[in-house]
Amino acid sequence: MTFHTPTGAYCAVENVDLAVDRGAFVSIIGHSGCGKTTVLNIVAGLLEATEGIVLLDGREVRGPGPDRAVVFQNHSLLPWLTVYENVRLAVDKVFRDRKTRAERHEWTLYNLELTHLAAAKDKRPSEISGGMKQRVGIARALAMEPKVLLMDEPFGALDALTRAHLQDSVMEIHARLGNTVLMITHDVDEAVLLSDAIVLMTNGPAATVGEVVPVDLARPRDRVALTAEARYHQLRGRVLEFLYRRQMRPAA
Ligand SMILES: Nc1ncnc2c1ncn2[C@@H]1O[C@H](COP(=O)(O)OP(=O)(O)OP(=O)(O)O)[C@@H](O)[C@H]1O
Repeated sequence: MTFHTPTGAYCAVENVDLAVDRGAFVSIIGHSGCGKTTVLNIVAGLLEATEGIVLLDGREVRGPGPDRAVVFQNHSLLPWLTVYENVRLAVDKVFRDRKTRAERHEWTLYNLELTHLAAAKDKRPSEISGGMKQRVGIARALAMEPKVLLMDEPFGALDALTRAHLQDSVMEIHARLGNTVLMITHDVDEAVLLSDAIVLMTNGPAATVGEVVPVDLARPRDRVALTAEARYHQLRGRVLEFLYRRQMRPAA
């Protein structure tokens, strides 16, 4: 991906070759500015790669589509709509021709229950916490029944405890639905806890996939029990070594 800037062409990412298995939870980690969001936006179809393509189920991705739902860091909810209405809007858009009104209502409620939001369904975004807003974003994305869930630092703006709760919810939902997830994170512990594989990106310009670390820890995973597992610490160490020894943070 080359961006054309006032100071000339800037190659942000190059030769990103990545295969993600159906149902896998894959994290992308790398220093700030290395190109993680750029890669995610290309997969989402929000950005067109200068060269190269994205294949989903063997078909080329061209532009955004409901088969790839995105959860952003800043929950992008419509403030004048309730929690229910924010999710319902997406459900109506995707399922207008395939589900009846009653089915769309039930499906919206189901996704709110899945994300533990049923009790807050009539509240507006200004009346709920940051963690709950983020859950609405996740409910809305899941309700679209995407083949791939794309998450750009979904827990980045949350305090540590809320973050832990939400990570547990996401693990539970992933175990239940088995959807494919591509998630950007800055958090090594989060990446190891949630992922089946961690993609380590090198620094830009022309950032690329430096290494893919398979996370072979048994599921379901428990964050406290994992701290007693040698394999967990080995995997953490491998990611940390890549980030802080082999890819030093670029000068700001
Ligand atoms: N539209 C654009 N025009 C010009 N340069 C861009 C554009 N979008 C991104 N870049 C540059 O491409 C590089 C990668 O940006 P990107 O946002 O993908 O990084 P990132 O790894 O997601 O960063 P962070 O972790 O800080 O969110 C950066 O150097 C950025 O300045």
